[in-house]
Parts: sequence; structure tokens; C-alpha cells
Amino acid sequence: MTNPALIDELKTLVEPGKVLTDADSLNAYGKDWTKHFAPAPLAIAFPKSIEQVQAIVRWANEHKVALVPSGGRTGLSAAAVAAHGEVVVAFDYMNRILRFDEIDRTVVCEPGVVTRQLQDFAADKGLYYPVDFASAGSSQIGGNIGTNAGGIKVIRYGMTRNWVAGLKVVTGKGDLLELNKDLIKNATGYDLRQLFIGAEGTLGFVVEATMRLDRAPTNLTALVLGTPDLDSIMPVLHAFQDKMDLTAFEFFSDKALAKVLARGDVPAPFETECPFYALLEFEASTEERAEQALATFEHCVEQGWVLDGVMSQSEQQLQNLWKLREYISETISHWTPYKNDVSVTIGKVPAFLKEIDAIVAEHYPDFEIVWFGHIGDGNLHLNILKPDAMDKDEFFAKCATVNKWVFEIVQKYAGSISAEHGVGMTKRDYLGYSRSEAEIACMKAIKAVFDPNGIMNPGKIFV
Ligand SMILES: O=C(O)CC[C@@H](O)C(=O)O
Ligand SMILES: [Zn+2]
Repeated sequence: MTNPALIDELKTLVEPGKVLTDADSLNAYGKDWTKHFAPAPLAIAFPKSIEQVQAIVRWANEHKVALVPSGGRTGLSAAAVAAHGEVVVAFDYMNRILRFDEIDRTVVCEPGVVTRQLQDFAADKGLYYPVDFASAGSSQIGGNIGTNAGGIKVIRYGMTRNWVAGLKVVTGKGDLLELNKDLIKNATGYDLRQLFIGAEGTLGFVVEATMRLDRAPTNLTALVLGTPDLDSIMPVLHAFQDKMDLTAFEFFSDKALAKVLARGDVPAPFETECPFYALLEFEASTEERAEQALATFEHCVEQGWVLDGVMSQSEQQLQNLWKLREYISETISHWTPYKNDVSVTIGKVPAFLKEIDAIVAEHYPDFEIVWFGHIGDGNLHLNILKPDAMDKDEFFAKCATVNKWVFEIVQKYAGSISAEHGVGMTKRDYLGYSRSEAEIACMKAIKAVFDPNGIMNPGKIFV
């Protein structure tokens, strides 16, 4: 069948006007926040129901057309990029919150519900959806599930996986599966729900998700600390975790802070200049807890682990302190950075980071490395800024070598080449640094069960 005939048939499967093929839409829906791949989808389909998703999948199997799921397109691993004539299936019109159950504290969402929409819905009910990150205003629940999104509160609440009570999925064969039925306890063999979480759309589409909510935290308070060196962050983390229930423990380097402060719209936390900073958050729900935080802070200063610090005294100050961390990614995007998202067990973080710093500094002394991330989870974001004088091609050629060094060091430390951004296309050639051959063979076998014709997001995670 010719492409125009295929598209004509696709149009009959969804509502009128819900297949787009104009250049602007192909360009917008064919990519995510990674800018390395040129978008080249065949068409964009917008289903409005589970039945329409099933019809699209059956049509794709019949004609051997590849499908790419698309949510908020805020991903950083090219998992939602359509660069090879695929049909993008976008969930913008399946964006309703369908049900709320007060006793179970669950919300049934269509996949196109935006993360912030769920957070706000939870807040309206006096509850809390705790998975949070800078792109929460655009990312969608289906995409969060597909990538098992992490973010800034993982230390207390875990990843998206922890909040998925049940899923409805359409497999790559077009079958509708209802997984786990929102149960807390369910000892009936393989938990297929978990396979679809983090599968990056390679097994099928999430078409409905029951998300759990939590009680709302009270009087969230942030503390930004400056440390004399990286090693000091570890005993600080240990001291606070011993005494308090932290909701976040993030870090950033002086270079990251300098870039954010240069914007001019966020106040500096304090005057003392430090090589590294940590941002902690906790519930100061009682006087006693606030005092405990202060006492722990003073202990860290006495030990020489902390040089200076500031604690938020108002909601406004809390937001401002968070901006120091949350604005980093967007701010440094101006320098077309090389990006990496890796993890090791927490105790290994200082040695791991120093090893990467050393090898990059030795070979490319003009590269500016900006470190930040979720250090309390062992998850580091490594960004290297393109020197202004260096041509883009030369920079990215050099960064390809950096990539190899980073992944070799990750392997040496038994870490992960992707902590939270996923594998997609950007990391699929390096998967072997984190997963064994036998593991990858099992993953491929699982894909073949759910997607025997290989139509679901091919070329993502592995080839
Ligand atoms: O841009 C990055 O490298 C990280 C983005 C995001 O995961 C964050 O934690 O801010
Ligand atoms: Zn992150």
C-alpha cells in the first residue's frame, strides 16, 4: 500500500481531523527534548478512546507500520522520537481524570493527563501526588510510566513505579490487558504491570493508569547548605537521614549555581562561595522537627562539613531555594551541553564523580563540567558546556569519547548508564555497560511476547 493510501485508512480509525501530516505537526510531534535526531514521522494520530488505540495497533500490525508513543515530549533520551517514517500516537485527547477513590486514595487517569494536572487534582482533594520534576507542567502520566520517571522526591517517595496501582495497556498485538486491578496485595504470579513501567513504549501503549496518592506533607521546608568539598556532602546526608525524614536531598556545583544566578531572577542563597551545595527538604510539621533540623545543621557546621546555609522561612523562600536547583537544566541548555544521567550506589558517588572529572580535565581542559542532581539517590546529572569558541561538530565528536569514558567508569562502579532519563535511542548502543548479554536477551524475548511484529517503538532501548 502506498503511503497516501495507508494514511487514508488510518484516518478512518480515529475521529475526523485527528490524523495530521502537515510539516509543522510532523516536526513538533516527531521529537522530544533531545535535539540530536531529525524528526521524520509519516503521520500523527490522536486517538480518543482505548478502542481507537486498539484499531491503530491492529492496522499497524497488518501493514507493518512502526508506532511511536508520544506524551509531553519532554524526554531526554529520544525514546519518543520518530525519525524513520513511524506513525506517532499522541495522547493529547485522552487527557481526562476519570475517577477518584477516596478510600483507596487512587485516581484513574487517561495517559495524556499532565503530571501537574494530577498534582493539582490531588491537592484539591487534600492529598499529594509526589512524583515531581521541572517538566511536570508538560510531561504526561503515560510518558512518566513509560520512562518510570524519577525526579526530585525519589529519596522519600520512590519513582513513578511506586505510585502505579493498576494499568490498562494495549499490547503490540492489540490485546487489552488489565494489570493488577489496583490491588495492594496480589500474589498471582508475574506482575506484568511492572514490565510496562519503564518499557519506553516498546511493549505496548498505556491507555489507562490508576495512580496512588499520599497524604499531603505539611510545612515543607528547604535548607540550602554550602560544603567545602564533595566528600563532605556524604556525612551531611548521613547526619540528616539519621535524624529526619527527608523529602529531597539534591546537590549542585558552584558552576551550576553561577549560571542560575547570572539569570538575575533568583536570589543567591548566601554570600559564602562554596564548591558544592546541597538542597535538603523536610516537613517542619512540628516545632520539634524544625529544631532538630537546626541542631543537625549546627552539628554539620561544627564538624566542618558545612560552611554556610539558609533555611526557608516562608513558602516564597521555599520556592526561591528550589529555583536554584530546578532552573539549572533549562539555564544551561543555552550552551548546547553534552548531557548524561547516571547512577551509582550512594557511597560511591564522590569517587565516581572525581574519576570522571579527572579524565575529562586531563584530555579536554577547556571543557566546563556542570554537576548537579539527585545525590541522595546516587543519581548524578553530568553536563558539559560547549566552549563558545568551539564548533558544534568538534564538540560533539569529543563528547563521544567522553561518553565512552563515562560508561566505562559507570561499569567499573557497577552503576547505571541511565538513572532516570531512560535508554531510548541515545543510550541503546551502550546498554551493555549496564545490563549483561543474558539480561538483554531476556528483555528481547519479553518484547517478542507482547510485540511479535516489532511495531512498538522499534530501535528504542535496543535494536
Ligand atoms: O538536564 C539534565 O541533565 C537533568 C534534567 C532533570 O532530570 C533534572 O533533574 O533537572
Ligand atoms: Zn533529574
